[in-house]
Amino acid sequence: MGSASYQKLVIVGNDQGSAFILRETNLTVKRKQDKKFEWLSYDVPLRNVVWAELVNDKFKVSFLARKRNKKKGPLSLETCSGVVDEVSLETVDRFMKDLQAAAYAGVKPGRRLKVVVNPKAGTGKSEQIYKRDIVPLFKAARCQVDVTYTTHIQHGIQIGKELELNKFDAVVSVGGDGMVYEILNGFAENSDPMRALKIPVAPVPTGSGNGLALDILGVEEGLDVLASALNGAKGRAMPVDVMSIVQGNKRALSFMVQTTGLMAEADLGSEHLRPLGSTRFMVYFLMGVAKHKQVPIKLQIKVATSDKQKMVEDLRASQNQAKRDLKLTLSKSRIAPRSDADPNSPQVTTSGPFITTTGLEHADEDGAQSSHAGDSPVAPAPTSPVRDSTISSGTDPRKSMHTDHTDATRVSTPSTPDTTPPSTPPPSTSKLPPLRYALLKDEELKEEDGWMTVTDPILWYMAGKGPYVGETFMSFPVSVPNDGMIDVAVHKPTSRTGLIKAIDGAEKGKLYWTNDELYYKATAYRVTPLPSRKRSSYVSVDGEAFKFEPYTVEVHPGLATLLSPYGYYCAEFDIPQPQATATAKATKRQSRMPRA
Ligand SMILES: Nc1ncnc2c1ncn2[C@@H]1O[C@H](COP(=O)(O)OP(=O)(O)OP(=O)(O)O)[C@@H](O)[C@H]1O
Repeated sequence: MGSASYQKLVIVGNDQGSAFILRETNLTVKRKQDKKFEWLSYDVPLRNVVWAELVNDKFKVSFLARKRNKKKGPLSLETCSGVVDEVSLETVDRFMKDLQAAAYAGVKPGRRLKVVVNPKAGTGKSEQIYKRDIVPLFKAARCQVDVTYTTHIQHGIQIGKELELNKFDAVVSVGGDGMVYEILNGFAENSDPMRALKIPVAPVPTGSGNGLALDILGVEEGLDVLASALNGAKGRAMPVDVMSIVQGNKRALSFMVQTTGLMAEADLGSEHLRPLGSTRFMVYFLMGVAKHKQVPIKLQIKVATSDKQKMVEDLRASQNQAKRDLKLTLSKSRIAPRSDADPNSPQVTTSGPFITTTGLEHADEDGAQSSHAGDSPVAPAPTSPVRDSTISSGTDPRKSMHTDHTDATRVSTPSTPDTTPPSTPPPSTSKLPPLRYALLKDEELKEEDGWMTVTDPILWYMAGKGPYVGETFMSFPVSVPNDGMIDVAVHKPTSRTGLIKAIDGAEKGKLYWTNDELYYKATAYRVTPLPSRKRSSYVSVDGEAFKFEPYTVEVHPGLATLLSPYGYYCAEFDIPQPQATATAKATKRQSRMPRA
């Protein structure tokens, strides 16, 4: 445990109070409830701090937290606000500026957002969710919003195609993965496609397929619309590989998953099960498993590696690098601790019935020090060199502390470096990257160039980027956003019980270690349906239907940009290699054996 600085601000009144403890990666907010004398305590990761400011004598901190600090349930927009007396203004102002700078480390506050809402996505509630929940959040985050409600199929393509690139910092897509697919393919048709694809996109999950939102925020918050919308307001730009799929004369961009066989049939052939919601995929899939359907295709893959253990190591290395980068960004945003001798620090002051002190503390990284572990926001008497900031509040708290969803005032904010791509890069006459493999003949895909052909019969293959295709299926557990690789998972026929057992842990990527799943990192692949009178199938590309005809897919490293609070896909793939477990158990058993 190392030592890390943190700042504490306590604002108290006769029967009110707010306390804030700002640490390296989180903010503790404690506030007295309106009518009761209990304190509510929230532990808020800095990514969920929406805004902090002092305007005139009114402070306000907005953040996302579960209502009444419950463990489960959707996040809601909470605001802690109040009025500060004159003598405390400077201290509170400084704290709010520090908090705001930490909350927006590496990101420009007040983004200009193009919001695209698909009212027909999922169960048809996108518009309602947007107006009721997301608009207040964007107001609290001081975003400038230009919203379009889509009115027809492929409207998203038109929006991406015609987007005025100078006008927006990011695009927020309120719908399912299909809307993101359309927006990216619209960017590909934009007059400046390379620049358009640099505009970061953030999905807000209101569709029936929301794999991308899960990739970005993980299972805990990935399906939470406010967490995803806040990612649109203040996530960091994360370059991602996208893929071209070429079928006949048609070229499209795919950002997530291409599949044929059982998985594609579960996606596209399960329309009649729509009333079941997202479980329809699994129901259809299990029906297919029972029938043991094979898909008649030839699969040629330009393989970079097929070593599953190495892929896991590469994943960990890339995640650790992203974590280090994020830590550096956060540490750069921190304002250096001020000394006791700082002449600008107000001293202990009394103000009517209130007490005012100010300061800064140091504590262990886990923040376990007693001053912020209890229920009371007011720290116990500090031991040197601990200092508190206990600030008086000038008005009746019952009037000033409330959840406020209305204020959209624009305020000046501390300047911070921005990782969002600049909105006015140099002019370019860009084109999509040229195709390297799609136009080659079959015989040109040579073994000596790394091409291999899967000859085993298969139930399905899936290829793409991002760990999740849905909440119940982590298809590419070792996917890395920008490694220049397509993950290709090929499933050989297996015993029905074996498959159903493996599917049982599919949400955590359990299929990955099974011997019947071949897994490759590849830069391209080609699918050729084989003539079979008995069997045809579907081809699904990010949920869109393609013909069951030959196609080639190839990767374009870092071509598109997403927003992410983390800088890596947020999936917990912690299932160890079975042999490793077996070996570890054997070693343990052995070490327990009595020695001769
Ligand atoms: N107003 C509209 N009316 C009908 N279709 C629309 C409308 N707006 C968008 N769409 C279509 O909705 C599809 C995308 O849906 P989206 O991914 O947002 O939600 P979804 O519920 O996950 O989709 P899916 O129906 O594929 O499961 C696209 O094909 C798009 O063209």
